[in-house]
Amino acid sequence: MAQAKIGVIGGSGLYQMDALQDIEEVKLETPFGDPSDAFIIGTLEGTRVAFLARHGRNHHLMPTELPFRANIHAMKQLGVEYIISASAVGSLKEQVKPLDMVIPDQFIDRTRNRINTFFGNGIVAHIGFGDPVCEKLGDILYESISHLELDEVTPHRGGTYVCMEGPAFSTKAESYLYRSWGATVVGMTNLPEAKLAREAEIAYATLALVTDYDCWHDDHDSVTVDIVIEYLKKNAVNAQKVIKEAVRRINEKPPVSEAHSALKTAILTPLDKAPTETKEKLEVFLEKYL
Ligand SMILES: CSC[C@H]1O[C@H](OP(=O)(O)O)[C@H](O)[C@@H]1O
Ligand SMILES: Nc1ncnc2[nH]cnc12
Repeated sequence: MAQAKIGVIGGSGLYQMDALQDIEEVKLETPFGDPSDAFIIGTLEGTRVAFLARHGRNHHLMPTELPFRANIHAMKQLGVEYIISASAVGSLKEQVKPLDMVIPDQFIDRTRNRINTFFGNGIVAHIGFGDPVCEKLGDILYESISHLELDEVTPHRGGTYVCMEGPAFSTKAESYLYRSWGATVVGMTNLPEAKLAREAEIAYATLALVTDYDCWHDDHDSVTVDIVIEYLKKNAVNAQKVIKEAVRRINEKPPVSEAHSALKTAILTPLDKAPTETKEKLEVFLEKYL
């Protein structure tokens, strides 16, 4: 079975990673259905990296339709310990401009239609999620962006990512509300992914790539897919440079993340009393606790 230490989830605009070498395409099955697409596993900076196009390589899945559980389960099967999530976002702050990159450290959940736990069916677990992003991985991403000094790109460390349901973009009232909460960016995908990654004991951090000012800004047109696409191409090129540098840094000194032991204090159900079927379904996460 193919293995990779680092996973990359590419969002809108990032459907492949050009720098991967010795690639193999791996289709994985999971107890939670099929992942968004086949994984492309290749070598980057001397380490195996598993790339997954979040919406599929032809962008055929809406945020609500994304098989988040299958994607994260498959990452775990591959032995992934770190996930870098590259995602397009709208800015909720004047000083965060299109082409900038944000490494959020908080999320607000405005989704309604997502399943964001692997647990249930006889096994109850409550993971800690006060700090939903791996701080060390976030630092590596921020340092990588800063080190590269990319044209027209200002890095922002910290900030709150509002995860909305979509697929329609926000109303102005919603956009003003998120701004009044002090949130930094808005997107539609990262919160369920971050929760499931934490349950899977995988360190997770978001590389948020700004494409627009949503619909709150008087001097900028309200977001449309055309506006987003205008920035996606440049963002995708920049994101690949950042990911390459971050992979080099992770490989040089793999950070020990609190996420790697998140289940240690989270499972309430005595596993010797739990249904065998559920234990089997969750084996890839639970094996070290059985
Ligand atoms: C194409 S604009 C809206 C779309 O883009 C973002 O996707 P991702 O997070 O996968 O980069 C946003 O969350 C929406 O899904
Ligand atoms: N303004 C926005 N709202 C939600 N998701 C986005 N992705 C990119 N821009 C966005």
